[in-house]
Amino acid sequence: MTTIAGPPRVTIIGSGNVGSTLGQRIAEKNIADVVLLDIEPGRPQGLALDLTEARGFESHDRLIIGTADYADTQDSDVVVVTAGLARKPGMSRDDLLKANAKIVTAVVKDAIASSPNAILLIVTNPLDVMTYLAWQASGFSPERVVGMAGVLDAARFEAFIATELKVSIGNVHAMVLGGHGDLMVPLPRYTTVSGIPITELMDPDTITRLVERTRNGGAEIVSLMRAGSAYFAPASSASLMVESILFNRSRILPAAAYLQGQYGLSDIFLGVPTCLGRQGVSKVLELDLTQSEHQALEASAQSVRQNIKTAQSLLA
Ligand SMILES: NC(=O)C1=CN([C@@H]2O[C@H](COP(=O)(O)OP(=O)(O)OC[C@H]3O[C@@H](n4cnc5c(N)ncnc54)[C@H](O)[C@@H]3O)[C@@H](O)[C@H]2O)C=CC1
Ligand SMILES: O=C([O-])CC(=O)C(=O)O
Repeated sequence: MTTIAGPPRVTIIGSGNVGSTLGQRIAEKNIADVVLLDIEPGRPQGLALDLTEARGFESHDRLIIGTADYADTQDSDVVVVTAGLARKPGMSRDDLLKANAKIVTAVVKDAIASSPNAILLIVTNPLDVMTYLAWQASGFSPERVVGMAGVLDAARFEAFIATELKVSIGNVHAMVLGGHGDLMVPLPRYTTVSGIPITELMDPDTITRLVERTRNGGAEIVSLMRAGSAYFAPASSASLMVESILFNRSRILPAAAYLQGQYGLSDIFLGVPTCLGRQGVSKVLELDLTQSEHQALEASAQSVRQNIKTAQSLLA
């Protein structure tokens, strides 16, 4: 007897701002059925019902479930972790380390018990450290665990460049490496407008200004919103990654991946260009870096490594 595989299913742990918007994106783009899971009583159920009632307008038939019970997440193809605290004005992402380390470790264990074959996509901050902890908690091979940040940071850089040059965002392709923090490494030499490096289109001061704004992109929104952090662009970024995984698109996307010697770094999750498909991270691409670009990446890695150590001792 042949069995027919069911529709692809994505579980999103944490139905706050990012999780609920991501659920909406995935269902309304007809990418997969969605399970929203949260510990806040009634919230995921209410959101799922609300999204289900919008199906007629949005022209899709995706199943959307809201739950607090991991049994309802059974056999998900992708599990996205957005559970945890978001920062407030004046905080850095690293200030979330203690609270979120415990949450991420616990939810990953519960999630993979129901979905042992899933690809894990981590969103919770501080991103690179949480991705490392999620990988450790899962026991998965490293290519099945990936963190979302580089796509978002590159999208911000692209938006600022498109606005500055008054060109279509569709023509702009940016590359940002490193940890998702103040030491991230936007790469102007690898950032192009229709194939032309931005170093040929803008003066150095303008590029520096846009690089700094990109590094500060999350904090800029936190200080404007006063409560909570960005979620529309983060949800779009995670949705693109989910799509590349589920449809085996093999898109080249900057993401937090496990390094085993690439860029001279090992045993760390850090933002690098990845090839993302049905098996997760099928490849890490190594760019030729100048000495100063390499030093910047090293400094970012150093800070992530230090925070991994801190998180591990907090959890021990
Ligand atoms: N990687 C990135 O580029 C980005 C990361 N983030 C991070 O994503 C996380 C979520 O952000 P928001 O959705 O804005 O926060 P939020 O506060 O709106 O939502 C978080 C949700 O997690 C839930 N939660 C907490 N503990 C849980 C548990 N044990 N099990 C299930 N659910 C649990 C809460 O009830 C809440 O609904 C934050 O850590 C934030 O910093 C946000 C934007 C971009
Ligand atoms: O800034 C934050 O805390 C949320 C985040 O990571 C971002 O928007 O880049």
